[in-house]
Amino acid sequence: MKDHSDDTGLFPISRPEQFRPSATRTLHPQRLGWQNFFAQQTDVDEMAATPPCRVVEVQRSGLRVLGDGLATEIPPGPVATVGDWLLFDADHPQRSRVLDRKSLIKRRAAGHDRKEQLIGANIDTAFIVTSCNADFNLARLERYVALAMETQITPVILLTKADLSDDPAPYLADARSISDRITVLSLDARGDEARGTLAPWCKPGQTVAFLGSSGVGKSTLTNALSETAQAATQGIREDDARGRHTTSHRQLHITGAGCAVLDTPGMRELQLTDASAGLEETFADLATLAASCKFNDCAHDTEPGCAVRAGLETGEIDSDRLARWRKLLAEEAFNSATLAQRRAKDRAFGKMVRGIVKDNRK
Ligand SMILES: Nc1nc2c(ncn2[C@@H]2O[C@H](COP(=O)(O)OP(=O)(O)OP(=O)(O)O)[C@@H](O)[C@H]2O)c(=O)[nH]1
Ligand SMILES: [Zn+2]
Repeated sequence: MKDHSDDTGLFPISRPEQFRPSATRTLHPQRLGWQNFFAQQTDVDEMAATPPCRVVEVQRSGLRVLGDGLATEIPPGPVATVGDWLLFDADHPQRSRVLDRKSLIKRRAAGHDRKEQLIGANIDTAFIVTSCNADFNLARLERYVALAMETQITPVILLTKADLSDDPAPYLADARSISDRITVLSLDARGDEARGTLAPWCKPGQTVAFLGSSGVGKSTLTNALSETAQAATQGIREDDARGRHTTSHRQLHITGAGCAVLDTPGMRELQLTDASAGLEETFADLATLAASCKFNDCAHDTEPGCAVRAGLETGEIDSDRLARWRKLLAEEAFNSATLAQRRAKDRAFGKMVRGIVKDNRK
């Protein structure tokens, strides 16, 4: 078998045979993104008995994990997603302990069952990728920013395909209007500069994720970080700016530089749940203004003493931005409420099942 564990490229994780436990390969936890936050949840003895490993892929057959001299698959059991850290229990892999998460990206899944979908865990920086063409959508960017801010992930907006645009400046200005707390950059994802541009966030031990629609250049950037072309990229139809789907599942790549990179498939629908703090931070200017309305349940409609309406009149705030904020607030409130209902239902069902099991044992 060819040895892929060289230092020059992505740590390859696409072939099943590479997931057999291997004693020859050493991959220090630091290179996989191990940080103090995780170390503080365990101790030397526990780590010796159950070494830390990181979920790099979630399959129906189980969790693919990598650790120091460890590359294996854990059968379904632990509730974990890509990026999670586990303490690997060799005797009972399914009982491997999932460590507390530093951050978690989730969304309400498409479809009517309203289940939440875990996208990735323990991410330090989220590169929110869009291109300087028809894919650019302020409302979608704001969603991603709120999602990141909710869980204390540093959002960085990347505008790709600057080389194809006559003038990327208006796109930059628009994206920068979202929040003065976040960095916005434009670049050619295929160029040599991409690596250097992203370097400040891709230091050893860090975990970064690429989020955005299909075809915007996420895999191209993943490759740029890893020097070698591993993630498959495909041409897109430039006429409608839509990408042909190339990334089909989430995967954590370990780059030669010691940074972990999560490449996600384009997400068509991104519904916010449990993200009220993230929304408040993303729209901090509006939230602050709304806090000085006369009534604290002000709907900014016809109430007297409404600071938001006053701001609109003076031109201090932008009416489109206000409309997007209100739409997201309503959506977030609705989704969080239905999710809470669902959780309560699940809990009640679990209780009922446990009751029956107990009765049967009598
Ligand atoms: N000219 C130009 N082409 C780019 C740029 N970024 C990406 N592309 C091209 O756009 C196409 C799609 O890029 P990918 O990296 O596969 O896009 P993706 O976001 O990973 O797409 P999915 O995997 O479908 O989610 C490829 O042909 C890239 O070469 C850029 O900055 N400039
Ligand atoms: Zn008001």
